[in-house]
Amino acid sequence: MSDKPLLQTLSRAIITQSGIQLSGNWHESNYHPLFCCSGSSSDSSIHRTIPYHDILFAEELDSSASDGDFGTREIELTYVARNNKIDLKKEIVIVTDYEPNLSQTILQKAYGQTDRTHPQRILVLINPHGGKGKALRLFEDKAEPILNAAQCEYEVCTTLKHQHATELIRTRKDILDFDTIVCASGDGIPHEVINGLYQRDDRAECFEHLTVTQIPCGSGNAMSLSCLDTNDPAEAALSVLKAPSVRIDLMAITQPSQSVRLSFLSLTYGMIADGDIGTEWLRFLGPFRFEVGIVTKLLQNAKYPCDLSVDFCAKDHQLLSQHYCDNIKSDYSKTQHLPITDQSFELKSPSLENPPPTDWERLDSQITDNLSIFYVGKMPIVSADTNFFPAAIPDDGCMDLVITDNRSSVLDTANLLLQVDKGTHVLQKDVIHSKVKAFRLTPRIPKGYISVDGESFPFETTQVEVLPTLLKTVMKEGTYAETGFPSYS
Ligand SMILES: Nc1ncnc2c1ncn2[C@@H]1O[C@H](COP(=O)(O)OP(=O)(O)OP(=O)(O)O)[C@@H](O)[C@H]1O
Repeated sequence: MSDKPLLQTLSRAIITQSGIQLSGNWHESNYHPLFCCSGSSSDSSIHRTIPYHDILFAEELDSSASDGDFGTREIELTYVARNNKIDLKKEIVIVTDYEPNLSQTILQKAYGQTDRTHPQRILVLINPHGGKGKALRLFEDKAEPILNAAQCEYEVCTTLKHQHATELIRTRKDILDFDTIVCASGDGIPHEVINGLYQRDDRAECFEHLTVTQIPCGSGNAMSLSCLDTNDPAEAALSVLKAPSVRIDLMAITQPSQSVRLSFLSLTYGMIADGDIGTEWLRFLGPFRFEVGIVTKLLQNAKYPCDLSVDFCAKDHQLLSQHYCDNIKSDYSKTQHLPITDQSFELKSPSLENPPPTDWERLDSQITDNLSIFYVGKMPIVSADTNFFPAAIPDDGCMDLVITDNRSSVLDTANLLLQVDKGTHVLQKDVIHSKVKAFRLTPRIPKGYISVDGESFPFETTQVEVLPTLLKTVMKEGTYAETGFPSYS
């Protein structure tokens, strides 16, 4: 996408409820020699409307009222047009209107859906190695022209190493001067940003004020797929500017060897972690690495014994469906939440030196001795075509848990994995699909992998609980991307 839009035409416009309605080209050849187009006749019978949600900027031109008609102005509109892809357009329109601040009124309507100020002050973090080295180019070609067209104030920082984003966000003194932190990356950078905010002394203020979102430029873009319903950096950039803010739960992870870390997406142990982190050495296979890893483990009928205590909220499928129906909303941006304070970060679970509470259920050893998949998540789409947590809800105070054990046949497990694109795997017999508030997992094998938001964590006892509505992010329609749940149940 070019940073320099476009063909300029001159049309007569009317401000309507839904957008700027244009009627043909108006005396285009003789009105303004700069923007002359072919033909000179006006055709006021041709109407088209530029919806407010497509308008990025509106500016009154100095030459307004040059025709001597009091109340007639020229407004330069910058907007996006969608064919098969997003294009930037600029157009000068002539409006007869007596409102003194017409361009401001148009901008208010254009950005009315979001509670963030316009123009937003954005900190963009780019992982140049993200998306197999394509992240920077994806951002520059597809997202940056949209931020520029909207006349946003943004600063770009490039991450130089693993954990650099955490360090940048933890130490940046002027962080509260920004409205939004945009991660032009995969899911690794949002994970690091959230943890950088968490490690700050002023974390309550930061989580209260700052919005954290993603422009999908990595290999795994779950945040954008789940919240912005796209894997396209241009579409995501538009949502960063236009879509409403929503507060979502995070997960707090306690382990013996490190201080508490936060997660926005998922934690996995067993076959999926093995297929992901355990196949780093197969990187040369590109996107097939994960599939190869999983199929290998499947054929080995691998099992991953552990001890597991769970604070269930809705244990079986029927209770979970009821929980889903009771909590699902069409637009979470309208939900009122308590402000974030220091108490918002207090953990309720016991420390790891103490046993899990007696009201947590210790899972049957038939399951835990033979466990194959253990996967908890807070967002529905964990990667393109992987609708792993179709019942995830942004702010229900619960994680979605999926467990299988290797007493199921290889065919049943293969069948389950083949259904993750549709999300119907959670209905398979022998799959435990629950809503849980907290759990403690202790691996009973000497070596293995625990993966959190796609990052490798120490392989040791891991206790997780939900920190409700801690993170402000952006959601295209005020809710997660459609998953189909529970219509197929
Ligand atoms: N300059 C850098 N050099 C090496 N690693 C980096 C750099 N910047 C960030 N990282 C690390 O790269 C990892 C992956 O980042 P990210 O999720 O953005 O990309 P991805 O393409 O989706 O991931 P992956 O490479 O795991 O498929 C993160 O752990 C992050 O800390």
